[in-house]
Amino acid sequence: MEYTLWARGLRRHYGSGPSLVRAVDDVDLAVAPGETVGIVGASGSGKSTLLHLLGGLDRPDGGEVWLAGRRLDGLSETAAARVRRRGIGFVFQAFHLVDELTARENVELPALLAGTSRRAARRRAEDLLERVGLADRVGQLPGRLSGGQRQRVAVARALVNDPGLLLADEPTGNLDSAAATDVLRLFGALRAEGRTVVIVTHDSRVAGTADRLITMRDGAFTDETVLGRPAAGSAALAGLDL
Ligand SMILES: Nc1ncnc2c1ncn2[C@@H]1O[C@H](COP(=O)(O)OP(=O)(O)OP(=O)(O)O)[C@@H](O)[C@H]1O
Repeated sequence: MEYTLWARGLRRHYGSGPSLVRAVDDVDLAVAPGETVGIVGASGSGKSTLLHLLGGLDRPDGGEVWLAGRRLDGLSETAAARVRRRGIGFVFQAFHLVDELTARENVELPALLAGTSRRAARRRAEDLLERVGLADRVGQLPGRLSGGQRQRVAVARALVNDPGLLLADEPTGNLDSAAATDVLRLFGALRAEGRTVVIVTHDSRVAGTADRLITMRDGAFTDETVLGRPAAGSAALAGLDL
């Protein structure tokens, strides 16, 4: 089987001598198409650092990352940005929406940057905003949306280029319980439709949506639990054009 995401011997250390921090220390990971993998662990255990390495946002000191059969670490910044734009959707705790752009414009932006026509980007953004339950908010600026609505816009934006892989870092971390439930449902739906997702979380409800749960401590994997079976293989991978 070709894995959507495959990493071996990943290492990222900070500092040196007595102040050395092994943020990620010799991690191996293989994520199958259609799988939702949850990563949990105490604060400082290396979850975000790992996610950044997997998404090509940071370079490892050692090891390899492969996305859909293509090596990601070691690419030039421009090439990595291109792979990220097309192949990976990111969802962060802090949303990272552009305040001056409407919900629809925020979702359109990565599609336009990837060369999609204006009309197609607009149609896709509107479809996705409808899917996340925000059809009536497309023209709203983020400042006028609730936290849960903003995160749903961010999820729609992450999906706009139909990426083969979705990486989420504490997607409910900034949300109250009701808003977190909405976002949780959304991740449940993504799992059911065979999306491939790696999700870092402190929220046990979010962790419960994963097919496989990995616990990190001091930069390493200490435990792995299989919770479910991935939905049928991801169609998105087949169409992934890197
Ligand atoms: N840029 C950096 N410079 C130095 N140390 C760093 C840097 N980024 C992370 N670290 C350290 O690496 C370790 C792992 O950090 P990381 O943010 O990956 O943990 P985490 O599990 O995501 O934590 P949290 O759940 O609190 O977000 C921590 O000890 C942190 O202090």
